[in-house]
Amino acid sequence: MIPSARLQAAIDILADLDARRRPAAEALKDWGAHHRFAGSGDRAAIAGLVYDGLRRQASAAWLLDAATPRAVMLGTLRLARGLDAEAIARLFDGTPHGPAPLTEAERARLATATLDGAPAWVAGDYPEWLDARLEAAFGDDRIAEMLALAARAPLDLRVNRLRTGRAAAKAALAHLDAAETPWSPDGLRIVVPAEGKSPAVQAEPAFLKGQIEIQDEGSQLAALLTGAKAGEQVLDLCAGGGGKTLALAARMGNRGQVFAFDADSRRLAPIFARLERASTRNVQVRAPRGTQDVLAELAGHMDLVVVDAPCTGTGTWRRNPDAKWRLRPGAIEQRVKEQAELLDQAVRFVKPGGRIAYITCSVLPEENEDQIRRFIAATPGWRAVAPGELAAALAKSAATTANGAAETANGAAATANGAATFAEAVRCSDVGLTMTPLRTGTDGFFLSILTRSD
Ligand SMILES: C[S@@+](CC[C@H](N)C(=O)[O-])C[C@H]1O[C@@H](n2cnc3c(N)ncnc32)[C@H](O)[C@@H]1O
Repeated sequence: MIPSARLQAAIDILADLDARRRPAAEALKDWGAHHRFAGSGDRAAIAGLVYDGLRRQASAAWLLDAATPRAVMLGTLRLARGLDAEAIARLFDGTPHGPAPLTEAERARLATATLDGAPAWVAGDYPEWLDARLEAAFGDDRIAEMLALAARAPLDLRVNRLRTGRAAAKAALAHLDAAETPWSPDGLRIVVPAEGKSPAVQAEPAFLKGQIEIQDEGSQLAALLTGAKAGEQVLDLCAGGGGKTLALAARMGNRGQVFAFDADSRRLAPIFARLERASTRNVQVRAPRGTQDVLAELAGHMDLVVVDAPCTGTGTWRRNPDAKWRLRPGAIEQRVKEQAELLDQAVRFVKPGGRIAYITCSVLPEENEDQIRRFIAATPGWRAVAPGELAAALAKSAATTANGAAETANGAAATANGAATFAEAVRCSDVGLTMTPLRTGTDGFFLSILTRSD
């Protein structure tokens, strides 16, 4: 397909999303099924345009002073792709199957309009109704934070130390330009170009041999910062497909025990193949069985309970930009209720002196700090570990692999905000720490470690 035909396809898909309010992946799949002539390169390029359009939906519409899919695509080419009015006019040239030529008004706005004077939610590209919450979380930094969350995410991998080391995995992926991530001692990063296809990592020999997993660096760090150690008894109460479970088991060097549970057995299903591929031997999967309490005998015996809670996923908007426009206030309320119930449930499994690691991939205070403060106020004997201590501990724990071999902690790497250490980069409150694309170059994650003193 010629570039202008790809643009028209992206505009059509944005119109479909507007009309049917469905996930972008579903609309793209449907489009592909009805346009079989489009090759894989075309589909990847069209998907890239659609996702960039969703990332910059509000600011692109502001720039063109119109909220139509065509206006959003025009604004996106300016804002996300850095094209000037002349370059855009060459794409919108009226060729068959492409969009109609630019109007004079469109050309003028593309040449002169700016985001000066735009409200924060427009400049930062997020729903207007979330502004008060994001202001509470980030204050005046919210535009920069949200713009970083509107950028394209890299592809992060976690090297599985049960199967190989980071240097060897990096060498195996040299043809993909894999580089070390700044903070996680197990992380590799591949930058995905705007127009390019994501590399087929799942077809790589290193993946098939269980040497690497796809996992954002923030998720790797959340698992690492739980402090799970070889020999411990760990319950992963919301294991889902096992992203954190696998990282915990590898970190523990296959020693001790991880019990992986999820209320939804369909979400848990992929974990079996992943555990096998990773050569994990210290994980017991506890799938739900009707009304039976499959975790009963774990009560009071766990060193660590990980609550990787169901959340709004606002921290993953780089990867799911359509989700931000589909989020509704009722969904926040529902997630907050579920999280509170899970935290309360987690308590029964923790042994004296044990801990709970509460994790979300959200940046909203209600799901993070507010949730922890409610828990502490309502649950005598529990307190939050000072987040600064956790962040500072990262360099130390990162320097030692599960099998005791020393590796340089890459704490001196520069990040998006220029911080030299993780403790400087991450945002710490009284009860937890928050990673964000702006601060740590990761997806948005919140972590709080709760300990019981009785
Ligand atoms: C953020 S996801 C977990 C992701 C997973 N830990 C990973 O790293 O891949 C949250 C999970 O919580 C599960 N969940 C929701 N309510 C639950 C409950 N009451 N008990 C256990 N799991 C629950 C959901 O099914 C979902 O899989």
